[in-house]
Amino acid sequence: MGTVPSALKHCLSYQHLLKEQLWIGEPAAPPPAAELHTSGLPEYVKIVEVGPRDGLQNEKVMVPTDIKIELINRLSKGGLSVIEVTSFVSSKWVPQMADHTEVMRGIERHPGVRYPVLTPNLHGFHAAIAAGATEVSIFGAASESFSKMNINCSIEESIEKFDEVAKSARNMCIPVRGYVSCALGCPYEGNVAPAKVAEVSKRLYSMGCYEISLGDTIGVGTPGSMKRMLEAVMKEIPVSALAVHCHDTYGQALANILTAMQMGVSIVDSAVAGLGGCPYAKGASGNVATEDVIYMLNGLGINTGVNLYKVMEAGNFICTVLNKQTNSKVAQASFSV
Ligand SMILES: CC(C)(COP(=O)([O-])OP(=O)([O-])OC[C@H]1O[C@@H](n2cnc3c(N)ncnc32)[C@H](O)[C@@H]1OP(=O)([O-])[O-])[C@@H](O)C(=O)NCCC(=O)NCCSC(=O)C[C@@](C)(O)CC(=O)[O-]
Repeated sequence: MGTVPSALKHCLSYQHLLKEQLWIGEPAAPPPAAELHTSGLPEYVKIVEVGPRDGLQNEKVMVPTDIKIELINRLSKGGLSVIEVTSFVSSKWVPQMADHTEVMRGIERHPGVRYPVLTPNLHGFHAAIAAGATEVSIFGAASESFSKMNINCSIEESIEKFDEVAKSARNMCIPVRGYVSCALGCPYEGNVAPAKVAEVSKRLYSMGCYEISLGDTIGVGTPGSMKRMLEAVMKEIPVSALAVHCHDTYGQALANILTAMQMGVSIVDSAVAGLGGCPYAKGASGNVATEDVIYMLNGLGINTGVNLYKVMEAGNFICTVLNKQTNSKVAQASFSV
């Protein structure tokens, strides 16, 4: 027998590893419905994969377009129902997303998978639609300073721009998702009042956003601040329309997500391999890793429809290309065996 190339060896050991490590295998059988009810946990959680956009936007080295497309195609095969693909923002502000049109046009569209993109204004919205987007997200903030740093306008001005996007989208039957950044803290202003998060969320929801994603942009939240913030927002918006978007800077993301789920939230944003960070939020580290969220949900017997193996393989693919270590604890533990 000839020598096995190291890449193949790695591949073989990876397959072996996946077979051996039963605890990262099939999801646990769901607990009896009554048990989930008393715990307050949802039976199904929708994962919104933001890796190709939020994950890659902050990478210093330009990621080739074909690699982005390959990553998205691999994620599509993993059972994710929503994959945020790119953003139609200024390439002067976020050079990594300059190939938005090529990425949007190049990906395979899998039935049952939605591929939203970020659009901060009408300019971005029209470009996104021309590139074939069928769902968009507008992204506001609960902090004035962050809004100015991120999208170069005040919260009030941003609401006007988002309203224009929402109206055009409605006319074209394009669903719009809304983000509220700095929901648990701002890199420039520090603490953010839950009432302010609730106010901005309500305005986005009132203009027609079908879902509001509450962003812990710099990952400073704790289960305590998550609970207080959600209590305020849930007075204005049904919990079924709320998502949480946690960065893991202080290692609190999974605990924060569990807290949110115990309060009835059933939509979680995450990024493969824990990639990510906002270029306009100093100190923001990666998003919570999709692999780690799935692992936790599998262990709780909560259905996601996502195949952990396939997401891990996609994470391994992008980390190899980027020549960086995964931020997923689950992938780290599995690969180090
Ligand atoms: C919002 C803008 C565009 C305003 O940028 P601006 O400079 O204020 O825009 P403007 O309206 O004054 O126009 C200036 C120039 O930009 C162009 N322009 C205007 N709009 C667009 C557009 N959509 N796409 C491409 N070009 C655009 C426009 O055509 C013009 O071109 P020029 O005449 O000089 O050649 C800019 O500030 C920007 O691109 N910011 C980047 C924001 C961003 O992508 N941030 C990261 C994502 S947010 C995030 O990560 C947080 C989140 C969502 O994940 C949740 C969380 O973690 O909390």
